[in-house]
This record gives sequence, structure tokens and C-alpha cells, in this order.
Amino acid sequence: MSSSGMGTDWIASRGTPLHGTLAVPGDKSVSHRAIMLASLADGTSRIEGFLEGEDARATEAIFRQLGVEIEVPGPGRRVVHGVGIDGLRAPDGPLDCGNAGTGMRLLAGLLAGQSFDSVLVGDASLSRRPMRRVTVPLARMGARIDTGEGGTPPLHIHGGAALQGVEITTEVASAQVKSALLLAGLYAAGTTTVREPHPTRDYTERMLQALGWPITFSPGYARLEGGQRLVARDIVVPADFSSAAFFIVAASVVPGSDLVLRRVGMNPRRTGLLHVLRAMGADVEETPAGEQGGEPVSDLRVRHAPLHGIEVPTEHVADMIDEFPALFVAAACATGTTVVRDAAELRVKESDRISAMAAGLRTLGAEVDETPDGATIHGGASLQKGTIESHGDHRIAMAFAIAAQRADGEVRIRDVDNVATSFPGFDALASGAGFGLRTAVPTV
Ligand SMILES: O=C(O)C1=C[C@@H](OP(=O)(O)O)[C@@H](O)[C@H](O)C1
Ligand SMILES: C=C(OP(=O)(O)O)C(=O)O
Repeated sequence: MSSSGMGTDWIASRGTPLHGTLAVPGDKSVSHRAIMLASLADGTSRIEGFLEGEDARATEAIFRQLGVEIEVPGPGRRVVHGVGIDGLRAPDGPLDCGNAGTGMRLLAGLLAGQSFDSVLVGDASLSRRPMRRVTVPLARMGARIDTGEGGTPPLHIHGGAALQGVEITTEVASAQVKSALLLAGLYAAGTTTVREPHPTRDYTERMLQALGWPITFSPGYARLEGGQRLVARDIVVPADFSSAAFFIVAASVVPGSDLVLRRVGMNPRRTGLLHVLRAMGADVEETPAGEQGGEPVSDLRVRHAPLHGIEVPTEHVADMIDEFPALFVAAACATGTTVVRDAAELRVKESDRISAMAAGLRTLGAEVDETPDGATIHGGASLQKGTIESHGDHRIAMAFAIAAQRADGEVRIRDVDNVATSFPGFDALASGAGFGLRTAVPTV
């Protein structure tokens, strides 16, 4: 326990210019889906590049509880003995999704189609997150799911519901909501069609197709029929763009940096930050490096460049939804003003990311005006030392480790254990590249 009494703290401060060649861990979104769909397939699938993060491991543990045998031949590797589309068995107790919104929302759809009852629970942060966005449209398909008071977890899912395919336009642009509906659609009679207000990441669609389930999809649209089967297939998980993003921003803002990130997943629904950073003046050279698991991957060489503020085009928001904490730091280090709009979703992530970033940047001396759906960040102030609350949110913690590389003095970042949900080993990789970053000596 740290002096905050809540978990580990980091002490971050200016390091050296960032150099070297790094490979970030596997994609979290793909890792969740690989476990889920390989478990439902006929036959044995091998997964390479699996993210050894707490979120994906929570999903893995849940599928073991649902009767799936999953071997671990080594780090980042799994052998999943699929039980077939109707082969899951009733769990012996609640299924713990940990910190993972993705795990819980996708499982709500998948479990709504089973013959048995199940209960999904999560940690304190997940227990505050909105679930009606999945339970309401799933109810239209015939699912019976009770939420806690206020539409939050736990979710009590009643088995044996006769699901019916529906045509739905989602209210929020959310890959989790879309995926929950498609996974319920596997068990529904007839056709399930999902349209989205803005296109979101399409890993569920791509992986269903790769495992042989007939599906039609294009940006913002997906349609499938119930009652098919999945065929086991080996799955290679590409490196997570969202993890790479912290290093892309760090190398952009730390003078003298020249960093290479190897074979990063470049699904166009994930790379909105690149468009925005380039519009701000960032120097990111992209060399395509083929495909990994059906996804384009590229080597990215990032050199420090002076950034200037912009109005973030709203069409990029869904394609960079997890990158805003890092973008706020880039904006604080830029000259001029950056305006973020149409990003109210940030308020219902692991923390309220708009207010967490605004509060933390103000502590370090930057001027930030919050709005209901975004913020105006006034760049150019020199950042000072200070103590930052991560609110137990991995992306807030990592974002402030970057900000500290531009601060005069030490930045204490409280409660960083949650970084292990998406990016185990971030601190070692960051220190190796040149970050000033260490774990605080606990005080008793
Ligand atoms: O489908 C997914 O794997 C994810 C979708 C996004 O959430 P929303 O669907 O809530 O936008 C993203 O923030 C999350 O980290 C992963
Ligand atoms: C929002 C995130 O994840 P999840 O919704 O799965 O908790 C994230 O990783 O930034």
C-alpha cells in the first residue's frame, strides 16, 4: 500500500529523450474476443500474442468457469478447447469481470442466449458503469437481464430466453453495445442487424467471419443470422494501438526523442489519434509490416516535433475513444488551444476521464476548461510538480507519466495498480525507453 492507502503510486519526472525499438503487448479488445469465440467454436484454437492483462485474464477465467478447458503453454499463448456454440455449462457462482467493461458488456449478450442463469459482477469502478445501454436493446431481442439499482452491475441474466433477431440502431457509438447484440444474435431466431451513429471497432465482426460464421458488415453496419456454427482457428493478436499511443505521444512531446514501435495494430477504427496528432504537427513515419491475425500492422517511427493545438474533428472521436487521456497531455504540451467535443462517453469509462484529466492537468499548472462533452485545453504553460489522482484508471495513470516527462519537478501519480488491466509492464518498458518513472517507496 502507498501513502494514499489505495495502492501503488508512481513518482514520475523528466527522463532522457526517448530512444529504442519497442514492442507493446497484445490488443485488449482482440484478446477478449479471441477467448470468447474460440470457446464457442468446434475444435481447438491456438492464440498467440494474448494480452496478459487483468481484463483479458478475467474473461479467460470466466470461460473456465463456464466449462472451457484453456491451456497456457507460455506467456501470451493459449490453447482453447472449444465446446461448440451450445457447449457452455452453468457456472458454479458469479462471474467476475474485474475492471473490464468490454468483458461484462459482451458477456451480457453472449450469456443472454444460454439455457442457464448467470450473474456478472465487477470491481468498484465497473460496478459504477452504465449497463442499460446493453440490457435495454438486448431486452428487445427477448433477453431477461436484471441490473443493479441505477442500471449498474451486477447483471442477473436469466437463461432459457427465446431470443429473436431484431434491427437496431444503437444510441451511442459503442463497439461493446454492437458486439453484445451480435453475440446475442448468434443465439437468436432470424436476422440481427445493428447500425451505429458512428462506425466503431469491428473485431467481433472480423473474428466471427474468420471462424466461419456468415456475417455481412461495413463501417457502421453489421448483420448476421442465428443458428450457425463456429470453426476453431488459430488467432494471432496484434499489438494494441491504444498502448502504443502513450509512447507515440511521449516521443512527440519529449525533445530529442526518436522511438520505433514495432508491428502495431492499425485497424482504421483505432487510429484516430494518428490523424489528430499529425494535424497537430507530429512526426510519425509509418512503415506497413504486413498483417497479423487479419489486421494491418505497421512499424511506427516517432520523432519529437513541436505540436500546435487544433479543434479535434468529431469524426475521429470514436476511432480514438481510449486515446483522449494521452491526447489531453499532447494538447497541454502544444502551443495554442485544443478543443475536444462530442466525447461525453469519456465520462463513463473506468473514471470520468474528462474531469480526471482536467483536474490533473490543472494541478500541474495547465489551464483546462471542462465542457459537458469535452474540454478546451490551453497549451503552452510550463508544467510543474504535483500529486495526481489516477482514480484507479489505467489510462489516466499512464497519461500523467507522460505529462511528468515535461514537468519541472516530481509528479506523484496515485493508485496505479490498475495499469495491469491493459498494459502490464508499462513502467519497465517506459523506463527502458528513457522515462523518469519509479514506484514510490511505500510509507507506513
Ligand atoms: O469493444 C471494445 O473492445 C472496446 C470498446 C470501447 O468501449 P465502448 O464500446 O464503450 O466505446 C473501448 O473504450 C474499450 O476500451 C474497448
Ligand atoms: C474503456 C476501456 O476499457 P473497458 O471499457 O473494457 O473497461 C479502456 O481500456 O480504456
